Amino acid sequence: MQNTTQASLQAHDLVKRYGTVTAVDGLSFQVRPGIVTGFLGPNGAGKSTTLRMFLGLDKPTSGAATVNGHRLHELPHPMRVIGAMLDARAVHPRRTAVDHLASVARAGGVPRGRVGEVLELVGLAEAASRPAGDFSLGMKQRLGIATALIGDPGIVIFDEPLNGLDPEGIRWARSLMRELAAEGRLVLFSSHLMGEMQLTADHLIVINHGRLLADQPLDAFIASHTNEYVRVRTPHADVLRDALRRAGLLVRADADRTDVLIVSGATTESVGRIAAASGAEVFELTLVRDSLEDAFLAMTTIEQKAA
Ligand SMILES: Nc1ncnc2c1ncn2[C@@H]1O[C@H](COP(=O)(O)OP(=O)(O)OP(=O)(O)O)[C@@H](O)[C@H]1O
Repeated sequence: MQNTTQASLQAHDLVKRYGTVTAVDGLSFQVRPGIVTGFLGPNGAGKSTTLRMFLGLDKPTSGAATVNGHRLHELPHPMRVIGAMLDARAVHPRRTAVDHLASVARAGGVPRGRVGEVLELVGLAEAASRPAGDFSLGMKQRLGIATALIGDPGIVIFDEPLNGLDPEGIRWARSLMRELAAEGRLVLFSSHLMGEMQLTADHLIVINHGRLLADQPLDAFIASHTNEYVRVRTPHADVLRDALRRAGLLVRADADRTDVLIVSGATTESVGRIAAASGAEVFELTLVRDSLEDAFLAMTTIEQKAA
């Protein structure tokens, strides 16, 4: 493997316009090696465009996307530095997996022996002589990942790598990304699904409308973007609401039910004690945490309204 200690991807005030459409709008961030970084944003947020600029497939309108401090075309052996899977379907349908990988290896100056290794690594050794056109989408994803890894690069980029994979394939792709990061490589993968990110990424870069919304460790993102509250069902909502408010707690009625109160900044124990002291009967008492998917949707919707 290439030296990964210096591996970095950096976006410097990156802008990409297609005619009147601004796909990427002043993005700056740095991706580090040794961890899995998730690139998250709703459809059309500008993820693929950003990844294409790192790979030299699209030219920035302004700013720069650098790989180890250089633009890709300045690197002498790019395939040994960075590997990517952007569109798994982009394989000639009549070409076999082994022929496809051999031609990529040849073009990148990579020894032919590496073909067998990557086929083994992605679990396609048995299907190596079949034309890629006969592959399921999941198998095409595996072939795309093999192609990305052929040069044994220190940096790997996967655009929506879990699309089309069955549950076993998703588990496999997740553990592969984690292994690649554990080996010290830089791993950046995009998705529009928060749930996928939550299970795989250590760090998140979140964008919408081509702009940066968050660049932080997953744990910090979860802590700062999900709400926790106590939901309490009671036939004495008025009595309990007054008692909770007297205790300094923030209480609101549930949007749909008059017998349900939503209490922020409290524990179930404190709400239970206040209810007992006030004489209000409690039929249900639950600690609820918004899902990260909800938080992400709320975040991108707020951003959309502000835009
Ligand atoms: N070649 C192009 N010509 C014109 N507009 C483009 C081109 N490529 C992307 N766009 C536009 O730029 C915006 C960002 O697209 P991009 O594909 O980068 O988003 P994305 O976050 O990858 O979305 P998805 O998850 O749907 O792939 C979209 O409005 C898209 O229509």
